[in-house]
Amino acid sequence: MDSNIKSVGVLTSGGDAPGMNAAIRAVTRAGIFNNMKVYGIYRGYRGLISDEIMEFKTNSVSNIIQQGGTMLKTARSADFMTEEGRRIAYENMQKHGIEALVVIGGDGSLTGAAIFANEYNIPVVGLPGTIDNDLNGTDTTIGYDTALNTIMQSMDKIRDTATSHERLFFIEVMGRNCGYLALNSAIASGAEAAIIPEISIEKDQLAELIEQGFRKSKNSSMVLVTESEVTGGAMKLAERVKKEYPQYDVRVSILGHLQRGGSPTAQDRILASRMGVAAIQALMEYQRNVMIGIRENEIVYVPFKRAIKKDREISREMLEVLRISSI
Ligand SMILES: Nc1ncnc2c1ncn2[C@@H]1O[C@H](COP(=O)(O)OP(=O)(O)OP(=O)(O)O)[C@@H](O)[C@H]1O
Ligand SMILES: O=P(O)(O)OC[C@H]1O[C@](O)(CO)[C@@H](O)[C@@H]1O
Ligand SMILES: [Mg+2]
Repeated sequence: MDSNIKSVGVLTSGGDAPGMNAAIRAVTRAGIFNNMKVYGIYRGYRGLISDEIMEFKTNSVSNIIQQGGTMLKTARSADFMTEEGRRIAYENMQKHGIEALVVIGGDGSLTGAAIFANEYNIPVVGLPGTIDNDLNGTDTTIGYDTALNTIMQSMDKIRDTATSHERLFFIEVMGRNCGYLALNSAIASGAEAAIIPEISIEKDQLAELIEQGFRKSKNSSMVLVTESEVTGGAMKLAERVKKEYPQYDVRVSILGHLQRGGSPTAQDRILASRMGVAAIQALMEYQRNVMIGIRENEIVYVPFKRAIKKDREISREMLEVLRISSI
């Protein structure tokens, strides 16, 4: 199948995620391989508006696959949320002769992509680039596996001191309103529990955990908490424990931005490379307004509308694995 697209722009937007560089590299090289001109757009939508655009050759993306962060830089752009901002962005695309876009980012970035694509009838393909794993229609997102491994390594270290002092630790992780990072890193690190937004809205997880007796047969407890107003975050939970259950020696650790850094895992590099090549393939197949996803190890196309729907369900099976394996 041949495409009539002769030039494509690539940008990263929202929070950076390990593997974004591998994705930029794959998009660039797949575009060039298929006789397209490829343009790197710096600083996400902000750079599209301020015209920070440069033509890429194959060596523009050399030696980046192993690096965390994004060589294109990233930003959160309030201007792109306005019609005026998007008009300027479109004019800049026209100025450079950019016919299509590959947007690498999270749910917000893909929401912006969908609006922009509809407004100006531009072919846009999205790649799920976020540590949060909060997009629908894909088993995983670029950066999620690396973040999970980083959290797991941090947990292993915290466990040493938690055990020595026989303490109860709340460890807060990122994810916004999505509990996947907390749940899976709890399983991977042998934590006692995960307090996540999807379950916190159903019941008081802290009270339930205390009632079950955190430390019946253990000399320390580690509880993962998703940063979120719904869970209250680790600090608030610790305050509650101090007041309501003073028998516990409680400590808090907020992992913060260290979760977003670091060299991507093999899994993230491979995922990002596959998705990057698939993005160009999708454009050549006349796909429009889709995110590239992965389901059962197969590349799939997910309409933006579905990908960004805020109803991703948490895996009940994984919740059960954590519950059973932490008794
Ligand atoms: N409704 C919208 N209309 C236009 N642009 C949007 C919209 N929502 C988000 N964007 C654009 O996408 C950018 C990134 O969104 P956001 O900050 O939600 O991060 P994200 O892509 O979800 O990534 P992450 O959650 O991993 O940090 C915003 O700063 C804005 O420029
Ligand atoms: O780095 P910033 O802009 O403070 O954003 C932090 C947010 O970005 C993410 O790391 C990715 O969406 C979230 O988990 C977190 O809430
Ligand atoms: Mg997001």
